[in-house]
Amino acid sequence: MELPQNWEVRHSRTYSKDYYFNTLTKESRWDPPPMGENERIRASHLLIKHKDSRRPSSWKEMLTPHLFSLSLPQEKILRTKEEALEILKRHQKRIETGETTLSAAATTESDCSSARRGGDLGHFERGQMQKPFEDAAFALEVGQLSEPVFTDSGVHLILRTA
Ligand SMILES: O=C(CCc1ccccc1)N[C@H](Cc1nc2ccccc2[nH]1)C(=O)O
Repeated sequence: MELPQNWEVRHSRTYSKDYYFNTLTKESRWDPPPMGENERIRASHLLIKHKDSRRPSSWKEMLTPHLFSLSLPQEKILRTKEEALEILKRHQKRIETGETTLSAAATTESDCSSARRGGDLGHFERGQMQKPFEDAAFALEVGQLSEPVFTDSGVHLILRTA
């Protein structure tokens, strides 16, 4: 029988019957754990960084100011967390009204390097992304857009795509 990650079958001599044991959580149970269908999902996101972000710089701050104005490319992102949230909420509204798509908005507006892929992060399992991002993404139905999500990287809009 196929079991989720970290689970194995063991034999109880006391009751002379098999049981299931999770080598990671040390949980044991008589009936087999369900094969979660949500163990691996795919999502895209739009990230707006702020001055307290873990890496407060992005491809965007280096290129855009230089291209459309005479200002020098600034190294560090200076906007506040509150300003980042306001910017993200404007994108959220435009995506929710159908004026744009997350992919189109992420391509020009996201401060994550995934912007060049329309914000696509590919498939991932639990344990790979920052926890607030993971919890929000795994709570979404396929095709659903998240509310603003805060991680150490900044403020995200997440679209679950698979
Ligand atoms: O870590 C990356 C790369 C993410 C990525 C994954 C898979 C394909 C392409 C990009 N970019 C960071 C910003 C960032 N922080 C995040 C936190 C959670 C999910 C996506 C994130 N993106 C940054 O650019 O500072």
